[in-house]
Amino acid sequence: MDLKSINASPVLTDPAPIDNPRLGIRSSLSPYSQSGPSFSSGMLKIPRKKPGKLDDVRSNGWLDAMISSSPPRKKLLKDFNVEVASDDFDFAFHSWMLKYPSAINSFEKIINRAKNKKIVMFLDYDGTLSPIVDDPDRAFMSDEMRSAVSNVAKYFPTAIISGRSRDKVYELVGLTELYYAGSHGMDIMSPVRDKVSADPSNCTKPTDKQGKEVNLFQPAREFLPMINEVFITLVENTKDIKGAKVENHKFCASVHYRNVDEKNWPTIAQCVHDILKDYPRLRLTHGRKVLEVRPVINWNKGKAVEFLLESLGLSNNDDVLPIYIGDDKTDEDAFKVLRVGNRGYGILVSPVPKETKAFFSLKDPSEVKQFLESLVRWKMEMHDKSPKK
Ligand SMILES: O=P(O)(O)OC[C@H]1O[C@H](O[C@H]2O[C@H](CO)[C@@H](O)[C@H](O)[C@H]2O)[C@H](O)[C@@H](O)[C@@H]1O
Repeated sequence: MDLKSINASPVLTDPAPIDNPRLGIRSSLSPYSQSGPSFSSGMLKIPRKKPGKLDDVRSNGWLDAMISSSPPRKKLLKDFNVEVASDDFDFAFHSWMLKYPSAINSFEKIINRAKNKKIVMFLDYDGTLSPIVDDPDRAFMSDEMRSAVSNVAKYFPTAIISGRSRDKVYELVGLTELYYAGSHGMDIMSPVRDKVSADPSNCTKPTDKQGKEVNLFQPAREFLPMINEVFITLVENTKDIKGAKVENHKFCASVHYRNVDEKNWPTIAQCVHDILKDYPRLRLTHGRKVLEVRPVINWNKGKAVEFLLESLGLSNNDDVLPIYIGDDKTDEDAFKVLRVGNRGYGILVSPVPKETKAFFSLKDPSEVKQFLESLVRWKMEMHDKSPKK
């Protein structure tokens, strides 16, 4: 089977992305190359490539996007077109906060809207529940955060939607009472429900770790061997770049450059670019100091939110208030879904001004914890006040 050209999924509705220098999205229209990895007698042969012309990644905007992802304070000030003085930063930050007020300071407003509604909580993992650290394998959430999330889940249906693999994020969070979506929403474990408008060929009904039947939705299932193949090639081709780290998230792969010397960023970008040329059905997205390779399908964290709401029987419902908290570009898809028709609230976690479709902001995971604890306190007080039968 030619893994690079299979095209049978009904979910593949995205047109091939057009080169977008601002977003750093590459076109998938490149012709197939003969030089990509191939299977022979069951063995994957990985041609080691010298990176192509570094001009590619400069002209297509990848490098700019890499530099501006998770920027240090000084650079962000420059991007934001303000002077590098800290007073000016404070001014810029305060102006931004007027547009995206703190969810803690706006708590009254949020709970006023939530009165007589069912809150559904969606949480991103990295940078939201755990602080950003150099080593992705050591991004642990604190016990206090775990207990805040666990308490929230006692009162509100709660889901984690992460770029990591579902198994990995479950291992990091370790709470059985939540719903989990991994690989940017391309791997969702949700309750079994008869009426979910998902393509049945992408759904299976296995049992979870507690032996309960669940619905497993994997819209990019056919890409599994391709992502695996690309992961192996990425590992091989970046192995000489000091600090580079590649992760396999099952339906997407991540190439981290946080620990790579900035002078080698063009090389790492070119490496990924060269591999992607061989896979027109994969595309690149940018995260925080990470390049992410994923299938060109019309699926993202926003779609995962819609899917989960439907699976929980809570879509098309005026009595529901979905709240999504996240820190990354990939969370913007979820913020957009909640903004449409004023359906719910997106909360961006960021200590610096950023373009966003969220409604509110929180500075860091410790504020996320504070916010979650306030929701639980509010719900408990409501419960105490409600007439006893
Ligand atoms: O959707 P998320 O749960 O936020 O996952 C997004 C990516 O998170 C991880 O990378 C980020 O966090 C690391 C640990 O703090 C940090 O070292 C890295 O620079 C960040 O990009 C994860 O490793 C990625 O694979 C996820 O896609």
